[in-house]
Amino acid sequence: MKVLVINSGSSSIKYQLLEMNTEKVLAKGLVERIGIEGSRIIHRKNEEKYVIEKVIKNHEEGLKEVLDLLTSEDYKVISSLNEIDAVGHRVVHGGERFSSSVIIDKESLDAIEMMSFLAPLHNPANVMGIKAAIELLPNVPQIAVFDTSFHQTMPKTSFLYAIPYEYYEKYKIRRYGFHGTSHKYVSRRAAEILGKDIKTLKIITSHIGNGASIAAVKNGESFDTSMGFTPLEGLVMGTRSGDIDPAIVSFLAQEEGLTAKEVVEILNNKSGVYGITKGFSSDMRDIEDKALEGDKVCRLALDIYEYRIAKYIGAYAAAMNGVDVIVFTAGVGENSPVTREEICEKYLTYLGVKIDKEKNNFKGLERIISTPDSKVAVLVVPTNEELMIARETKELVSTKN
Ligand SMILES: Nc1ncnc2c1ncn2[C@@H]1O[C@H](COP(=O)(O)OP(=O)(O)O)[C@@H](O)[C@H]1O
Ligand SMILES: CC(=O)OP(=O)(O)O
Ligand SMILES: [Mg+2]
Repeated sequence: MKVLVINSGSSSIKYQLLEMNTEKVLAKGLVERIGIEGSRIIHRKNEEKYVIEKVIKNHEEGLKEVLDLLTSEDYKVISSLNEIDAVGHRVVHGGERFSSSVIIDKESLDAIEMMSFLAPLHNPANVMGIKAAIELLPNVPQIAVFDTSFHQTMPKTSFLYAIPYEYYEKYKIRRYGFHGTSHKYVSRRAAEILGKDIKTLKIITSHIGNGASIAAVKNGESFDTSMGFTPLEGLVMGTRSGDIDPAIVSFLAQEEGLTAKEVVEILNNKSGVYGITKGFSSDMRDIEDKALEGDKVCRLALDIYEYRIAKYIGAYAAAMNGVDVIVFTAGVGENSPVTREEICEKYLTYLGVKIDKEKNNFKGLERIISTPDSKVAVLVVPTNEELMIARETKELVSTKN
């Protein structure tokens, strides 16, 4: 059974084509820096790696390139898209309606589209991907796997906001949490790597990419997470502010003559490290390079970015009354030794965290980076949302048949 997985992030599209009887990856890749300078596709087939530099303005253009690549003469892995048996889609917001993955039909697609205003950087791209896949592969089951599902185990103490209760009842305003597929995958892998039963562990997973969130995973279940009603809350991100005083929204609306919606758009699209650096870049590679060259504004952006992560790690150690394992993952977590080292060395030594700088000096592999005498095990685990989505897809399609 061949499954194609499409994972649209805010700045990227990741894809994998897998043979699910063996879980062999036939091809995989990444369309990155969508909508900003330097966009490109990195396509891998067997051991071969192709880098295709190309202007990719939006997710729709990116997805079209991916589908062409899979069957094109130069890079091909399959002769026709008809060889694909099912498509698994990452969908960011599932609200309270979707607590687990579904086979997509007209009604569920409408519901996902309706939730676009709650995840404006994601659900529209997810819906576009689903529609494009249905058009190209009309007779193939399409499955939606939600970022929010893993966080459905959070207790009310974690997911309720301290606003009038009726708004929860009336509008389902609550913390949903995102990146759930990733937090689930890396917490399980970390337990496996350490040879421990996840049910006995208190794990803090730090998914830091363009979008970024932290989760407290207690006994294998999500206990709390930094993103909330929408993927705007919590950490400082590429273009998102993360936590701010909500009174800033009405203040800015009044002073700048904007609607509340327009202010929230600024908090989603023009803030984060992009905003702090006056629009220099939303990409942490650019920020880190300049910061290390001595640029003061980029150094400040990196400091604020790391400080917020450290504050959440401290908060979740308190929330779980302890922490056994800290995991770094996603674009920055997997590839930036500097960010990992600065967070651990500047802020976490009080927890007994000790990292081995030599072991930390690498990119993109599974590795324990703490010293043997560190009180908390610190790991880097490259996330694999695509594999999790492919497994869910296989399971749903098999139960249906
Ligand atoms: N070597 C690196 N050093 C620092 N940041 C990196 C590195 N490689 C990738 N990143 C960052 O990872 C982010 C993209 O992460 P990713 O998880 O793919 O994002 P998303 O899924 O949210 O689109 C970008 O900000 C990029 O700068
Ligand atoms: C939810 C979210 O922010 O996802 P991503 O990091 O892929 O943009
Ligand atoms: Mg992502």
